[in-house]
Amino acid sequence: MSSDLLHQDGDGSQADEGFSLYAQEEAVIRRAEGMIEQLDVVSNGVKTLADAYRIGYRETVRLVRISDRMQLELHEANRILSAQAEDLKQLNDALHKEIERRERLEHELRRIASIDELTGVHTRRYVLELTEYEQRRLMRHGKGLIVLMMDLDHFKRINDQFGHAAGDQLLRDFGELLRGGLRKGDIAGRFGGEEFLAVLPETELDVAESIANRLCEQTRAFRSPWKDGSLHMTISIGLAEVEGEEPLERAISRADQALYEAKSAGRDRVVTYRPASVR
Ligand SMILES: Nc1nc2c(ncn2[C@@H]2O[C@H](COP(=O)(O)OP(=O)(O)OP(=O)(O)O)[C@@H](O)[C@H]2O)c(=O)[nH]1
Repeated sequence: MSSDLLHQDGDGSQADEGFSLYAQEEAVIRRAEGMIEQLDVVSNGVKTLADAYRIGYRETVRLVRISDRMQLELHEANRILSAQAEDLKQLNDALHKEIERRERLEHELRRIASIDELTGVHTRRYVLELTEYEQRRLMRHGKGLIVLMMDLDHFKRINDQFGHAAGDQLLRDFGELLRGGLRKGDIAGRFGGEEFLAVLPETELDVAESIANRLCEQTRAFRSPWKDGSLHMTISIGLAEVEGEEPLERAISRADQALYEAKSAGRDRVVTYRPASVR
């Protein structure tokens, strides 16, 4: 107890002193109790904070675990996606190769379908296809189209006398003569057997006649080495002009008619179909 508490004025009694001390002690106790209450409040607050912190911490740990798991899953998903991307790339490469292979095959098939293997000139179907295209193009410009039907003379005799291989050789030779004898832009093909067809776009009839005559002469003059000697051949040619939009078959049929006339007249010649008469 402090000396201030013991100091009293001269008229104070013992009872007053006792009361005062008691009151002082009461006050101190009350203050102490008040402080304890406040400490309790603070302690409760700290406890609440600690509880909240614990809950928050647990939540954080839970979230961190979830995040770790998600990262692992993402990593795994990424790995799977990378593997799939690699598979797709390989598939894509394989597809590209397959497309290229098919394009090459298609090109080769088109070439086989368009070129006659033995003679090197176009096939009948391809000549007709090309001619129909030319016909449509030239109609727009009002220009002419000439058809030549050609047939090697007495070809059966060549086969019979020298054998099929000799016949084949002459067919090959004629294919070459035909290709060499026509201009760029002309269409030449094998119509079948020993029969050939040529189509000359943007050509006048008399120009076509002189081209046909020159081909006839070249064929007559040609010699194909065979064993110890040589083979020779002649060709008959029928000519006709395609009339406007008419189906090509009609012009072919007129050229065929002229060819028949050439054969009948002794072969090794050119006959032109002219409207109203064949001469
Ligand atoms: N070597 C060979 N012969 C063929 C081929 N295609 C058709 N021939 C032959 O060509 C001959 C054609 O004979 P024909 O139609 O009687 O005509 P041709 O003997 O030429 O008589 P003309 O046309 O009247 O001058 C037949 O003997 C066929 O076998 C072929 O690819 N190779």
